[in-house]
This record gives sequence, structure tokens and C-alpha cells, in this order.
Amino acid sequence: MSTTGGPRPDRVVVVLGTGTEVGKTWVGARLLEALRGAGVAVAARKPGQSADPDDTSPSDADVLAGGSGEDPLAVCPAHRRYEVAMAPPMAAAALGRPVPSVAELAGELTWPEGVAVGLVETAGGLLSPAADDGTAVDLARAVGCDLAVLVADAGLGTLNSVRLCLAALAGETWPTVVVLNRFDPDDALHRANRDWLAARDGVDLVTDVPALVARLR
Ligand SMILES: C[C@H](N)[C@H](N)CCCCCC(=O)O
Repeated sequence: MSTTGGPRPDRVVVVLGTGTEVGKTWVGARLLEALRGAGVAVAARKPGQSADPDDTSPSDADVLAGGSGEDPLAVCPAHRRYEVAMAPPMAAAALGRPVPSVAELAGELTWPEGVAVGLVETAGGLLSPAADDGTAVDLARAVGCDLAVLVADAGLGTLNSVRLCLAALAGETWPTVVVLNRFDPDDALHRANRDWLAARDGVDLVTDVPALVARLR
């Protein structure tokens, strides 16, 4: 159940990560691009973003906006951007700015009419604070997640991080697709990780964006 008002996308896809810097934004932007290229109406939202002020690379909202074809300020409004490399609510507090609640972030989310896939990207990992009173998972619930995309690294350590995240998501109503990002088919460990998670744990898993797009069809 979403706490947001106004038009709602046919499907809300929330991009979660096993941790920070696993490539959530890259996967989200490529997904938006591919769907848009196939004629699907998309929109992206980043309810809060934080970054090192010395980082000159495009912000997450800029990258997502490139994928969805929107104004970056529609993806993440100026008052939810924090130039401190901390979890967004922690960054807000460090800057002496208001720290939102999960309900406030979800309530701020507006969608254009006629969106088929609305993508919401969270910040950091699954249990990183998203607001004063909740994590990325709490935010996913509040925005009415229909499908979670859990982005993980393909390499060493991913078995543990994916299993921890899926355990944390066990009570949720939505299905979760795991993306093993930066997957190299020539890497024996990457292949072994994929096979172990899929065969032993029955994880719904993909290793590239085209396969993820196919899941959304
Ligand atoms: C600055 C960084 N790139 C992200 N935007 C924020 C990551 C927050 C992680 C918080 C944590 O789980 O410890």
C-alpha cells in the first residue's frame, strides 16, 4: 500500500542494494533506458541522495534522469540532495537540515500520468537509514513496492550479502529479483556464485539488464 497521492505507476519497481557502490544507479538507468526504448512509459525517483562534495561525477538523480528522460530535479528535488558522503538522513542532520520521516519521503513522491514503470532508487544498502525512522526497506514498503530489484556485486562476498538481504526481505509481500552486477561470464567465481544462489537457494537471479527487462515484460 502506497502512502503517495496522485497518479500511481502501473508498477513501482524499487532498486535496493546489498550495500553502497554496488551499481544500483547504473542498473536502474540501463533498465529505464531499455524500457523507454521499447516504448514503455517510465519515470524515476530518488527520494534522497548524498555524495561526497569533491565527487565531480554526475549525481545519481542525473544518471537516472538520463535513463528516464526527465528533469533531474523531478527525480530528486533540491531539498533532498546532500553534499556529504553519509546516509541521507545522517547527512541532513550533519548539515543542520530537516531530517525527513519515511512517510514524508513517500508523501513527496509524485508521478506523471500514465507511467507504466515507476522506478524508485534507494540510497546505500538494504538496511541503510533512508529517513529518521526507517531503512531503505521501510521506504520501499511506504512507496508501494510491487517488485524489488536487489543489486549485488558478482564477486567474492556476494553469497553472504545476498543471503543476508533476502533474509531481511523474507516477510515482504513483493517478489525480489537479484541482479549480479558486473558479472563476467569468463570469471569462474562469478559463474559459481550465480549457480550456487540459483540452484541451492532458488534465488530469482539475472546477470544482465536485458534479462531484467524480460522479467518486467
Ligand atoms: C555517499 C554514498 N555514495 C551513498 N550515497 C550513501 C551511502 C550510505 C550508506 C550508509 C550505511 O549503510 O552505512
